[in-house]
Amino acid sequence: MGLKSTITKEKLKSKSKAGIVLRPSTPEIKDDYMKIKGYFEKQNIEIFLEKNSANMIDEEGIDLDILCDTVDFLVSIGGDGTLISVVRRTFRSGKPVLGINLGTLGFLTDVSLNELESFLQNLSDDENYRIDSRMMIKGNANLQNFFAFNDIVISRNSLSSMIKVDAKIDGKPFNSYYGDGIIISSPTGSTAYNLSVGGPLVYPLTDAFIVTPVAPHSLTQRPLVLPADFEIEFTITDNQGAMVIVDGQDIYEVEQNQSIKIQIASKKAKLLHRKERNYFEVLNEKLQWGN
Ligand SMILES: NC(=O)c1ccc[n+]([C@@H]2O[C@H](COP(=O)([O-])OP(=O)(O)OC[C@H]3O[C@@H](n4cnc5c(N)ncnc54)[C@H](O)[C@@H]3O)[C@@H](O)[C@H]2O)c1
Ligand SMILES: Nc1ncnc2c1ncn2[C@@H]1O[C@H](COP(=O)(O)OP(=O)(O)OP(=O)(O)O)[C@@H](O)[C@H]1O
Repeated sequence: MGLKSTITKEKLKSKSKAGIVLRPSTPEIKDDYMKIKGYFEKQNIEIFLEKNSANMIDEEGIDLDILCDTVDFLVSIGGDGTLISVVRRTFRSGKPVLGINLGTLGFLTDVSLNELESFLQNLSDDENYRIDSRMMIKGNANLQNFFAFNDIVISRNSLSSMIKVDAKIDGKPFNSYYGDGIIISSPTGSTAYNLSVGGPLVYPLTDAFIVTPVAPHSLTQRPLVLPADFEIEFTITDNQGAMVIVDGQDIYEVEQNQSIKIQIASKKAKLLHRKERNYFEVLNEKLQWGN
């Protein structure tokens, strides 16, 4: 499954280098970080801390771009939000990201603090890890590009009114949406906001867009799954404008008659997983799938 990577297994086996990013605004994470650092060093993995994370806990750090050039893989320490943010900021480097879960749900993060020591001990064995490639979404509005791992949400600006959006695929109109908004999700994001509003789950190694209306005022609007080689364009037709929310983390404003163009990003995000990680087991454990 998606074992292509810029790192080779040989490189991971020899003295490898890991770049660590911590959940922001939580200096109390330092105790866990020191424990994690010890686990890495015990396995002869050299670690480097990202600058903002380092400042937060009074340690030395390096800029994220330089970190990406220096290390063999990145490590996100926090919850899903931290992992999403690390992936968005680093996927273009091609370096895989390992998520260590210190958050509440930890759907995307792979390894808990309890599991980390044995995971790292086994990292030298080819059979014990996997690198999955996952689709990223590229968006453009007002000549600005942005990238999402989970989703791009086009949302109403004002609580009191609905939003009107015309949608085209490769230049041809296919729908007009009228409601609270539209979620354009990647397969990875299908278990996030898309799930909450009744959209389909799509296996995360699939390439596809999931276009799901939020509270549509219609009896006929349904979530759509579209091929990832389509270019989709959404034009805001009402005079209130709209907000474009990227992975719940960045917000852009768009005005009436402005468009948001969506396409698949040319590069994929790479996640470092435990070999035995099974999507449906994670779905069951974290979201009670099948219970
Ligand atoms: N009503 C909703 O469900 C709702 C509303 C707004 C945003 N969101 C989602 O929150 C995401 C951002 O996550 P965050 O952790 O930074 O914000 P957050 O802290 O607000 O968390 C949202 C929740 O979604 C979980 N989550 C995030 N991505 C997931 C994924 N791919 N699969 C399963 N669960 C996932 C998180 O663990 C957390 O429990 C956005 O991309 C959006 O999809 C959901
Ligand atoms: N680099 C970042 N910049 C801005 N916000 C961030 C960054 N990293 C994480 N966040 C946000 O900080 C919040 C908390 O982070 P995170 O999601 O990692 O922890 P959590 O909420 O404890 O875990 P979980 O999402 O698994 O429940 C999230 O809303 C996330 O979007």
